[in-house]
Amino acid sequence: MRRGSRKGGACRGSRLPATAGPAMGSRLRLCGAALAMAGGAALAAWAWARLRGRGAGRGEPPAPRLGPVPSIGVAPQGKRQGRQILVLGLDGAGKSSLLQALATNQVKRSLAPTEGFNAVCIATEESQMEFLEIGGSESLRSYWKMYLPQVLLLIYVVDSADHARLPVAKQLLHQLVENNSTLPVVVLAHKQDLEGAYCITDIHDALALSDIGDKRKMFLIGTHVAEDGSEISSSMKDAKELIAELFLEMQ
Ligand SMILES: Nc1nc2c(ncn2[C@@H]2O[C@H](COP(=O)(O)OP(=O)(O)OP(=O)(O)O)[C@@H](O)[C@H]2O)c(=O)[nH]1
Ligand SMILES: [Mg+2]
Repeated sequence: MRRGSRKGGACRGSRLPATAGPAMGSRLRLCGAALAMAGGAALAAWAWARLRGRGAGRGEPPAPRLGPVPSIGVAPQGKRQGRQILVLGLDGAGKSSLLQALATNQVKRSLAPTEGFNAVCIATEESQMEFLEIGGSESLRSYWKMYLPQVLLLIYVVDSADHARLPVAKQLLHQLVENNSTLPVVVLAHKQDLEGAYCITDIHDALALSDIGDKRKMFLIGTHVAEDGSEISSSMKDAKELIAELFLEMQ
């Protein structure tokens, strides 16, 4: 892809500015340059319950036997016709907070874990992107793989300061994509504001991203949502624009 300055970013201790690190691997792009986002974003969020006609709100427990997400992106006869962007990552990684910030361009951190699904639609001038977050708690991870065949793009969020669980995050990511060699993946090395957060070069190594396959498009971006009420950072804008471009390419 065309974008993304590849500034020679050294990995300096605990904090990573929203600039890119060195290129790593032929298909991996590290993005960080500030980019203007065209068009306004409109938020329309539905919780899983709403998709099932039970009203809005998040935090509904999953149905005991969970079927495919209805009404959007269900592919008949196994064909990939979905238009969704799947957002996965361990519990607490920051998926809901990220989605909220991407949708509103304002920081508002999530307070409650997603106990099922969280569907968010973000409209730009060029497209309407449908994001589907599945909660990251252990009980929900078995559902993650079910949705892969019907998505255009996987966004995988990691808490860059949660060093202890990076091996689990890595294992789950590798399991997710092992049978899908072309699905584009955007890894968000989130919570870059925290002391002790690994920089993107460390995240790249910790997740062994170079082993994920060289056929797919893969990107790694450092992100954070800092102060409630503030405008989103340039790295978040980069992430949003990159996702929008990938989404358009995958149509
Ligand atoms: N310091 C810091 N905290 C963050 C950031 N993003 C989210 N958080 C906090 O991290 C916690 C978890 O955030 P969520 O967005 O709920 O995480 P999640 O990945 O959706 O978690 P599940 O829904 O349980 O899978 C919340 O307390 C957020 O306020 C960030 O960029 N920096
Ligand atoms: Mg969540």
